[in-house]
Amino acid sequence: MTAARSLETAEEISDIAFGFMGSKALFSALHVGLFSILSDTTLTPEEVAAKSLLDLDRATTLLTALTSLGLVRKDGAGFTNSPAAEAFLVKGRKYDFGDYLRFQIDRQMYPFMTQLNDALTDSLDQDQVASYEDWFSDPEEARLYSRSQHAGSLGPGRGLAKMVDLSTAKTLLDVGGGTGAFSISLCKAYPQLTSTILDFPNVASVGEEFIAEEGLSDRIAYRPGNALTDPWPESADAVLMSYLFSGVPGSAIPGLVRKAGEVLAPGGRFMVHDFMVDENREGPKLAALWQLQHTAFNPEARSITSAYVAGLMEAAGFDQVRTEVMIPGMTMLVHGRKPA
Ligand SMILES: Nc1ncnc2c1ncn2[C@@H]1O[C@H](CSCC[C@H]([NH3+])C(=O)O)[C@@H](O)[C@H]1O
Repeated sequence: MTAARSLETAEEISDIAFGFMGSKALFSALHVGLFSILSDTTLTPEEVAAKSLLDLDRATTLLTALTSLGLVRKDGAGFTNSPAAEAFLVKGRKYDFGDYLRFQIDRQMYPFMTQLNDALTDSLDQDQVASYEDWFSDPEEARLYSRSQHAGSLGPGRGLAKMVDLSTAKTLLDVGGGTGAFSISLCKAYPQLTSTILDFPNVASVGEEFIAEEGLSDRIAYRPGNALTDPWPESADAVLMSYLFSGVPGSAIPGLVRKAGEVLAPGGRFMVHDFMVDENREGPKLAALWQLQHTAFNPEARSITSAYVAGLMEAAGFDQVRTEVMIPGMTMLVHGRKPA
């Protein structure tokens, strides 16, 4: 369990209050390709200006801000990447997550936070996004979000394949399956498995491209629609809900758990993966903040704990209910079995 720190000083409050400036310095640097320009080299502000869209003053100001944050480091008269920036923010590096930060976090999540005050007080304007369905009625938004999410979920999908034994399952129902990253990883790990993904139409059309690229179009199919209102397939040997609970009204979560129990075949596995905070409500910090982030565009979202999800599963008749860490400090997996 996380034990949260209790702050003592004004400086510690300032670190939080002005943290958004640091976030934006990082995103803007990615936007102008700065970490790729500095990759494996040391450049003066003049040289950075010559290789980027920045003029000398703006290059100097941005480099100074990034150096103060530790993203860039001073080397004589020049600037170079910190080891972390070199490994994770340079285009083409194996663990580069710059595009995820640029597109999903800067372009989509950051502006959503500006509507958090209204979301918390239940006073969002009609034209503000208040659900995934609203948001993804715009095909470009659905594409932008889903492509980043896909990249982020392939790894956890491979992890899930090792955490839950699906070797006897023939059919998976992936509710809110997005562009199919989890279905793809699970189908690759379990050759007998086929999957049906329930998600909105504008997400399905992006996912179909990814699934075709993986050569899995004969094993993974969409049923486009709203999982809360449209019909589900009648049966499945396994049901997955990954990041679905954070995207629906909290009041819908118990019904989703019961519905998984209804469609699952006896002996079938139910897996829930999401941002979950500890029972003591002290963290982890990123899980708690991601839940708050979801509230900004889904004001009826609920801050859930793994014990809450496990309790719902047990109440719906599941046994062998287990809780495991999926992405440390951020997400948990709760899974159970419908009794055989
Ligand atoms: N009511 C709903 N019906 C169907 N899909 C939904 C609903 N609410 C949210 N979603 C989808 O839930 C997904 C959350 S993103 C997670 C995608 C995927 N399960 C993964 O873990 O990578 C998005 O693709 C949303 O479109």
